[in-house]
Amino acid sequence: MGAGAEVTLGAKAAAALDRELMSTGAFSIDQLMELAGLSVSQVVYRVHPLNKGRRVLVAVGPGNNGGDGLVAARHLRHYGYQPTIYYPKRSKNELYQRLAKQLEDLDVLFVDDFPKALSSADHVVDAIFGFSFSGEVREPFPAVINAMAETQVPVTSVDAPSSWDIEEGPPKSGVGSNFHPNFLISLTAPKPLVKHFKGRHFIGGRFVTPAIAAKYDFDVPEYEGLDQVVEVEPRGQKL
Ligand SMILES: NC(=O)C1=CN([C@@H]2O[C@H](COP(=O)(O)OP(=O)(O)OC[C@H]3O[C@@H](n4cnc5c(N)ncnc54)[C@H](O)[C@@H]3O)[C@@H](O)[C@H]2O)[C@@H](O)CC1
Ligand SMILES: [K+]
Repeated sequence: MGAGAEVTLGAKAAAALDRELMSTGAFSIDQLMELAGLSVSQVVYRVHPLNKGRRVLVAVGPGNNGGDGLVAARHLRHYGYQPTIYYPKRSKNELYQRLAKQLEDLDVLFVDDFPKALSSADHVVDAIFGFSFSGEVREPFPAVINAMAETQVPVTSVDAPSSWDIEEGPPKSGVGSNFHPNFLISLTAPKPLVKHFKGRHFIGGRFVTPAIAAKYDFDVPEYEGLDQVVEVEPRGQKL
């Protein structure tokens, strides 16, 4: 990778890039979410193969980060995992309703009690908040973030550890200050918070065109074979 490899995308740039992909880039939101969720599922398969336990608990937030989690759960189900979904703030948006229906048709269980579900999970996917998170974590999510911070069950965060400030990383105190997930998949390109992340870091963004990458000043890493993800050092260089 070249010098641009260390450039991260701030929250505003990430949102602008998203809009551009869906306007001049001619992608639909469904497509982007499908690609994001597929790459999340590939990270889980890589860091937590089936023989480490099939019970994957997916914590789903109210926005597109949550949508990525719903898509990932569907792929994981087809790989042979037994996903369980915690989705307390269901969106009325038709896209999310279709994603939930697809899971129900696969007999995937939706649960209300996150701590109870966590006590019998082998792995957790944190798809609560992504780059549009800001401020103090509102109900009902503080207890969920605290549970993910305290558990011994490995956690994979989607795009950002939920509750972390996209630019500044973990909050100095309160909810999320002790949340350090084991794995992170940055979607499209890493966000500035990755400088505070100490676990294994992946990027999922194989669909990005060279022109978009050049405009937003990041490099598209080299993906291998059929992979939708590539493992990188925290600041973005390929391992
Ligand atoms: N090109 C990309 O990078 C793509 C990004 N996608 C995903 O979309 C995410 C961004 O999605 P959105 O813009 O919908 O936003 P998020 O999913 O990051 O979060 C927005 C939701 O969280 C709520 N929220 C924000 N702050 C909160 C707080 N303090 N307490 C409680 N709730 C709070 C908002 O009300 C809103 O419902 C990315 O991080 C990524 O995961 C993909 O779905 C599509 C492609
Ligand atoms: K997240």
